[in-house]
This record gives sequence, C-alpha cells and structure tokens, in this order.
Amino acid sequence: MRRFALTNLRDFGMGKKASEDKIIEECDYLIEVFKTFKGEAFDTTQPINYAVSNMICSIVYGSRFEYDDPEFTSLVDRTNRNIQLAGSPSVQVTVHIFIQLKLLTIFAVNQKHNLQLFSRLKETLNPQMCRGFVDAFLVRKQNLEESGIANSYFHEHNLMQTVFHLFGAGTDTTASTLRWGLLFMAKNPKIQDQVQEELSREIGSRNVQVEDRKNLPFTNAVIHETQRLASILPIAVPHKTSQDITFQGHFIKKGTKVFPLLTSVLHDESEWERPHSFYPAHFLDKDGKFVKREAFMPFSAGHRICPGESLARMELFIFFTSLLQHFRFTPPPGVSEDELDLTPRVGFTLSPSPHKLCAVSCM
Ligand code: HEM
Repeated sequence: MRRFALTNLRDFGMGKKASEDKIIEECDYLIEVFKTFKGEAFDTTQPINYAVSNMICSIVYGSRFEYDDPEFTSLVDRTNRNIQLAGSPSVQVTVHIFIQLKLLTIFAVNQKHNLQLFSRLKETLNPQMCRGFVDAFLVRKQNLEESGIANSYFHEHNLMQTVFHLFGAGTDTTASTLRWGLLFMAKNPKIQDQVQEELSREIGSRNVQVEDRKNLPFTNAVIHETQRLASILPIAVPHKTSQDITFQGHFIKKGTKVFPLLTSVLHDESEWERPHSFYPAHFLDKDGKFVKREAFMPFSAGHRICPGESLARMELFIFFTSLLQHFRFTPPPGVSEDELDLTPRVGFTLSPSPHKLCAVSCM
C-alpha cells in the first residue's frame, strides 16, 4: 500500500510542476480569505486547514473544494478534531471512554462521507484517465478482479484506510507547521523584516515558484528553523525491529516496538548552537548561504521516511512565502510580541495553542 501510494502521489503531481501550480492557485484563495479580516485579529486555523486539505483532495479525489462547501468543511473539521483527540493526554494515558466514543463517531461519519465520494467517482470512472488516487486504486482493483486474482490488498477497506492516512498525515502536519511559521514571524518582527526584504528584493509582486528557493536562502532557513523548533511530530510513528540489533550500546531484540524520538535530534544540545530558540542562522553559513544540517529530520529517516515530504516542502515554501509577500503578521492589539504564547497544544501533533494574529495587507 505504501509503494502504491508513493507511485500515485508522484503520478498525481507530488513534487512536480502540476502540484506547484495547484498550490499557487490555492494560495490565491487563501489570501482572499485573509484579506476579508481587513487587518483585524483572527484565528488562522480553519482557512489554513482548508487550503492544505485541498491539496490532498486534489491528489486523492482529483478536485479541490470551495471553502464554503459544507460537505468539505465538515470533513476537514472532523479530521482535525480527530487528530487532536487521538493524541490528547486523556486518550493516551487513561483511555477515556467518552473521547474514545467520540473518536469512533467522527470516524464513522467520515467513513460514510468518503463512501459517498467514492461511489460518485465510481460512476464516472474512466480507466484511461485517472483523476486521482481513488480512481487509480479502483482501476487496479478492477483489473485484479478481472484477471481472477482474489485476496489482493486492493479492497474497499484498504482504500478507505489509505485515504484516511493521506488526510490524517498530510493535513494537520503541514497546516500546523505553517501556523507555527506565522506565529514565529509575529513574535520575531526583525526576522519577519528580513524575510520580507529578501522577498521584495528577489521576487517583487509576482508569484513565488519552487525554483526561487535557491535565491531565498534566508527565507528557506526560516522555514527549516520553523520545522526544527516546532518539532510537530516529537515521537514519530512506532516501528518494530526486524532483527536483533545493538544500537548505541543497547541490545534491542527482534520484534521490539521502537518509538523514534525526533525531538531528541531536532533539539539536540550537541548539534544546535541554540537548540531552544528560534535561530534561522542554524541553516546559514557566514556568507548567508543556505546550509543543510544532518540533524534536521522532521520527516524522519530510513525506509519509512514520510512519503509526503516533497509535497509538504513545496507547500510550506509556497504558502509561507506567498502569505509573507501579501501580509505583515502582528499580535492582536494590546498583546506584545513577548506575550505571544509558544506553548504547544498537545495532540497527535504539536500545534500552536489557540491564538489570533493580525494579517495586515502590505501589497
Ligand atoms: C510538515 C509536514 C509533514 C511532516 C513533518 C511529516 C512527518 C512525518 C513523519 C515523522 C512520519 C513518520 C515516519 C516514520 O515512520 O519514521 C510521517 C509518515 C507519513 N507521512 Fe508525513 N509529514 C508531513 C506531511 C505529509 C504529507 C503532506 C503527506 C501526504 C501526502 C504525508 C504522508 C505520510 C504518510 C502516508 C506517512 C506514513 C508512512 C509509512 O508509515 O510508511 N505526510 N510523516
């Protein structure tokens, strides 16, 4: 399923020009929403979740949705509620029965909704022209059935699970990182100045493209530093050792469950000059050129590294730069930069605590 998902993520544009264009188009919708607040403080969560979810919708279903489409907004809101609930301390520690029931209810409603979407796609399925991941899955399923292969992995349950995983893994992660980025900008106005100076010098008012990244070392460093400091997935997904192994002097038996602690690397005091501060210079050399760092691994590493990395990196770069081209982000009136709270909200991912920001138009 992972291999099939990876191939199709690539086929439906991930990391390619097509998805770049889709992200740029989605930015325009997001910017319009930000403008409607006319510089007044608002919570950025919903519009950012909708914009990022639409990228997964394009890949999975083959089309985006309008932000006022109740079918879409309820799907996104439920998915994000699920991610918050699933990682909440009460579920993790006490297996709180009320939250478990709530999770099951949300899951069932999302499942029903997806079944409706799948059946609409089935009715108009054209094997010669797959619109997205679901089409490709259905065509493969059909082909296997026609050639008499039973018991394959390509059945309805796996389709549903994979779609859930793509939404679950591909929405809240990227959206939370973007919100951290805007919060760090409001908290560090001098760094925001430097990003905006670089953007106006190198790009001006035209749309930012992925190939501009090489000319925007400071902005690129700010995005990397956002991912490093926010460390939104402090504990990556659990794995199991496939053989006996000795790691850093510790013997780990085959079949042991292992939780990689990504934060232990992203905040490692022996790797980073200022591990607990927002310090973009971690990714810059003395001449201001961007430098890669070995200990930067927010997407994990190895065979199970995040398959959405290139899409996520493209989204973070284009959404972040486009928003900063158009808006100056500041704390709400009466709140100082120091008072902006950086305590994360604990869920399956670490997202910023609920807060409001002003997006003051600067273009
Ligand atoms: C800033 C954004 C993102 C971050 C920080 C992130 C990080 C991660 C991490 C740490 C893992 C666990 C890797 C491991 O098991 O060792 C993971 C897995 C995964 N991610 Fe992402 N991810 C992001 C965005 C995305 C996007 C956009 C997609 C979808 C296209 C995606 C799809 C997945 C999937 C399907 C898995 C499970 C892979 C497997 O178990 O083999 N992620 N991600």
